[in-house]
Amino acid sequence: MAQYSRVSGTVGLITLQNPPVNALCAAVRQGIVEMLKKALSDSKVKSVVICGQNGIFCGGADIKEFGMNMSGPPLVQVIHAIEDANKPMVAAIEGVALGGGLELALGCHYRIAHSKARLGLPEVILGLLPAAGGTQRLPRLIGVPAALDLITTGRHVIAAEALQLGIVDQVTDHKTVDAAVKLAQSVAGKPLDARRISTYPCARPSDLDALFEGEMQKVRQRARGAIAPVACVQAVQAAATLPYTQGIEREKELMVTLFTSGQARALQYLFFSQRAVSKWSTPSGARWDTSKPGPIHKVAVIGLGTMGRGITVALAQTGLSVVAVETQEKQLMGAKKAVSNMLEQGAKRRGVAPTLDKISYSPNIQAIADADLVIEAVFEDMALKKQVFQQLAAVCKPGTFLCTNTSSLDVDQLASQTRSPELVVGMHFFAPAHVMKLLEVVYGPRTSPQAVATAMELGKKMGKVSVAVGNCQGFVGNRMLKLYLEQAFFLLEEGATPELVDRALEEFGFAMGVFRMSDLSGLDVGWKVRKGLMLGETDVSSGQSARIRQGCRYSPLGDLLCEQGRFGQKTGQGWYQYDKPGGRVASSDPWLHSFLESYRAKHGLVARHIDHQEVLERCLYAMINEGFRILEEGIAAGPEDIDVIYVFGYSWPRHRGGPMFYADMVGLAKVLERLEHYQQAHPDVPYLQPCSLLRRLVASGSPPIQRWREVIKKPHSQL
Ligand SMILES: CCCCCCC[C@H](O)CC(=O)SCCNC(=O)CCNC(=O)[C@H](O)C(C)(C)COP(=O)([O-])OP(=O)([O-])OC[C@H]1O[C@@H](n2cnc3c(N)ncnc32)[C@H](O)[C@@H]1OP(=O)([O-])[O-]
Repeated sequence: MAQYSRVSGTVGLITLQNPPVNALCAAVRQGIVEMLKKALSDSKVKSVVICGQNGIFCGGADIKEFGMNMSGPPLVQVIHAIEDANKPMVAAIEGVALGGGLELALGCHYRIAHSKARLGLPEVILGLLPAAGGTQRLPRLIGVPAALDLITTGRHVIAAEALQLGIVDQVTDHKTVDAAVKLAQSVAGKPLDARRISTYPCARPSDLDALFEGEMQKVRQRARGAIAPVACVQAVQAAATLPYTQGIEREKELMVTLFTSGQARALQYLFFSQRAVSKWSTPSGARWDTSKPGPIHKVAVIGLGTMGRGITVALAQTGLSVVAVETQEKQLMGAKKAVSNMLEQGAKRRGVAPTLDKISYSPNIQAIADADLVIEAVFEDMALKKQVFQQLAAVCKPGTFLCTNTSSLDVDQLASQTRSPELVVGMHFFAPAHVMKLLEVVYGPRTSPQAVATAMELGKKMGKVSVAVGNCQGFVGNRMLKLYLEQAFFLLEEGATPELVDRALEEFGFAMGVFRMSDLSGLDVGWKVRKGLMLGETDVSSGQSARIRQGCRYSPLGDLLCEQGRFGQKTGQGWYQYDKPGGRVASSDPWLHSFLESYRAKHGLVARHIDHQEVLERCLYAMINEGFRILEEGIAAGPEDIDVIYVFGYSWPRHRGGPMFYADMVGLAKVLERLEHYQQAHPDVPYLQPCSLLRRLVASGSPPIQRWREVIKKPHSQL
């Protein structure tokens, strides 16, 4: 797990060996201790280089070990042994030095990095803090403000920035280990006292208290209930105010609190879930490791509205050739300008050249004849999309993959418009498509494994977190969202206000409550969908109430607002009012409150007190219950898929892991009991009826989320 050799006569070389990222598991830590002893006792060795196998220095502590009984030497002690060494220790950083990996390097007396290496302390993203001395050494090395930035955001820096900040001493474009050996030779025999970072005083800016107060405020606001960023600030504060040994104690104390919190578990679950979803499988047996993606050199985008423009930008940024087709001349001109602007801005931010020349524009669909893959992004209307698919079938060369960017329409119906339904797959992007990380890849019963693999691979190239899901109304994300929204509407009918509902959800950790979010995305979007589903109109002839549609409870509140032209932020009025159309600051709207009162009076509804707990239970458990149905139907392969979709596409608070993880944390029996309670109270809302999978899980003793798949696969009769 760590290898020792002597190179160039006088340099000891310790190589970390734990593929794929040389994580610091117990065996690696033990290996370092033993190899260090060897190097220090070898009289021929005058200095030592530590490097990682296969061009990767170290990805940090082994996250898989968290939650288990820790064995082997603690990392903090391993790093102290390195720092205390009486021969110069040099870290040769290639690939990455992250978390414990960077902390290990900070324990060395010198650091040299390859120009392409990335360094960082991303523990905060896992609900932790850099607890192997990172919070104490980094501020001593680069100052409090820069250390706070890196530790509280977890962002990676490339070698050039690391050099500028003073994290590394040298950057090389050549073979890192060779350069490190040279450096080690050049510093052999030199005094080391001034190279031990733990002995440095921490530079204290004069306005230290104000600095930490400001930082704490900023971090709390950004964290939305996550505790790790706050603990990170507290740990750095300890570095700035306490001697090193006391600072280390404080770091440990804070880490223990984080370690045992549900938040760290949630964030680590998410880390592995994000990686697990790329290893997709479908109920028909198609799998990521047996399905080869088709070669894609040229991609066409049809329709350059908001979504088409974002998709075009995201594609051009991958370096692929893109043909962007928009039949309306005026829209095409506007799109060209908008896409170029977005590409230029993005390139400026990333410090690269814009890839404008990757795109050719055309008003003519014939221009896509030689594309390898087409993404249709026309208006969300089945008749129109069918027409486009018929055209695609006629124009495209044989074998072209045909993708539709739809948020809820039936992918199979579109596939049936072509001669090769096996090449049709849904690619549900989220707006703005060049920014949002999530991509739902939707396969139908006839979609070939190769088409799924190709869309997943393209998503990866575009920097998306892609999740393969089955075809159904709304797929995974919007199917669950519909119930969340509906419950929020019902709560208004029963006496809540948009402010109360939003506050409960924002305190839970959502960046925006459901009503503020719906104002931002536009109330008319859902209105059009509901009309398409024939839910937006009452069947007066049947004598039914406006609050019953298709035999179930329905709230027409959203429709009524739209009928008044209140589409949300864009019109300056929605569930809230705004200073102007397009304004961003929401304020409470007295009109809306009196509208709700007269609505309740008209329908004989008596407002009652509703508390935050009911808001959370009604909105979240309804959605979670649907998640169980989705699992039972095989639309999502596992709970991880649903959780990744919600975190990356719907701003579910990361530190709560996702809706299904949250259900596991709350306890499945409790979720079941509350659903039964609400179902009894609202018998006209059939979807509150607990899903049979949830019942089966509870009957099986509520296994942890990692074992749900075993119960999902088990036929009902075996229980
Ligand atoms: C009181 C207690 C004291 C404790 C002391 C704490 C010390 C310290 O402060 C805590 C830490 O370091 S916390 C850690 C801080 N470090 C981080 O947060 C870094 C986390 N890692 C990353 O950001 C990315 O993986 C890399 C950028 C390293 C590589 O990206 P890429 O090239 O796109 O590759 P990829 O697809 O991402 O990963 C490939 C495979 O490696 C796996 N794996 C990866 N890292 C792992 C780890 N540390 N561990 C285990 N496994 C790890 C990954 O699951 C995947 O496995 P699969 O089975 O094949 O699916």
